[in-house]
Amino acid sequence: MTVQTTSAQTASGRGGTVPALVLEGLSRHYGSSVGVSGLELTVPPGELVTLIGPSGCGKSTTLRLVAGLERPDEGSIRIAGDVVADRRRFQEPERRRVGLVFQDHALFPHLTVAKNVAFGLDRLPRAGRRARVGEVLELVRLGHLAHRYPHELSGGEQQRVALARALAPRPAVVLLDEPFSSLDESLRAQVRRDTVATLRETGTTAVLVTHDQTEALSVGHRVVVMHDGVIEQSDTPERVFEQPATRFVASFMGDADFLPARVHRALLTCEIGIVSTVPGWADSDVDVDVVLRPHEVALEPDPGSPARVSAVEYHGAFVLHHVRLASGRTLRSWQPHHVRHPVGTPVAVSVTPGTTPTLLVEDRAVTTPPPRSPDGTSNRRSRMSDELGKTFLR
Ligand SMILES: Nc1ncnc2c1ncn2[C@@H]1O[C@H](COP(=O)(O)OP(=O)(O)OP(=O)(O)O)[C@@H](O)[C@H]1O
Repeated sequence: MTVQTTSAQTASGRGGTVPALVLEGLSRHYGSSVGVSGLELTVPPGELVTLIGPSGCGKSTTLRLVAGLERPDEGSIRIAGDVVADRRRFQEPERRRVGLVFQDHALFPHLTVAKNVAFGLDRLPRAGRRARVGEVLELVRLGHLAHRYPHELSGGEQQRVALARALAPRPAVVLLDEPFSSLDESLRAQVRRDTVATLRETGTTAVLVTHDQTEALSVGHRVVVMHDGVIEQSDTPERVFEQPATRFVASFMGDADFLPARVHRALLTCEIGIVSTVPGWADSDVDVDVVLRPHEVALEPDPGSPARVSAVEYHGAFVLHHVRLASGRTLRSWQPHHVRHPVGTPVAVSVTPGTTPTLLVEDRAVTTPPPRSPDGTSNRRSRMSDELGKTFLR
């Protein structure tokens, strides 16, 4: 295969590792509504970042700002070391070293595959352009379809042309806005695998927007979770799922249930009993919420238990059991395919061994005990007084 000059090499070739993309204090408002607010993000060369969050959280605004389709109100954007937007400067989209791949592929219908891919290469001499088009079409395994028109291609092939077109000018960053969402389920996984393989093979720095939690976790070197225009957490997929920074991230990235709990002398207890030990919390007496994911919750039929199976959902390989606890709160538990506890079965509920659950104080995850109260006797926060405090402070 032809050796590519990758964006990673280009960006880092100027001595050390110049980040491919840096956002600093980036904000964009639309009248009184927040598009994005105070974004801070540094993407090293070659990294594939997935951007996820609920509808309206600012994902597309972020991409549009980086692409130059919007101007920031505040903050700056650097691409491969060059400031492309700040308070004084604004570089037009066509001058930014950014490639774009949209959900609908946005190919020119009247141009062949080769001409679509050549579109952004007008600064190259004709021979160089032809060679580069051939190179990127080979990369996405579409060399044999160079003379077809977009309507003569499948959805997956169109998506590969869009990727080839974005990669052709050797951008410093490729932005992909829900690139697989218009493909049907069966095609999506294959096109996603091919796209990610191409991005990795070429060392391309990419920011991929997705609505799909599994996609965000499985594709990205890093996952950026957004909410209401701000970044809630930017971390490895494992940490985003296993050590969510906030209540929102815990509930948005996968299924999660929350139970009021207490850490007393390093022992975490809640309605279902002892959950785990919490090393380093030996002197603590703190009310927290514990985050429990369905794969961490074990069930055992137990006629003496007040907890009852309240619903059973068959998912094929696994069966999701909903359990109503004595308090009326609900926990969910994944069970293997062959396990079905009928609705109404009394069950003992426990946490699977080895689980280190996330603890929340208010809406933030805590890993160290909160400070002790001023009299030095306890760091216990009474839920009742907190609730009253909130009521009176409103
Ligand atoms: N041109 C605009 N005029 C006014 N408000 C806008 C405009 N563009 C975006 N917004 C607002 O900015 C916020 C962020 O929008 P954005 O499109 O970035 O969200 P998103 O996370 O991409 O959503 P989705 O997943 O639905 O595409 C939303 O509240 C949206 O209503």
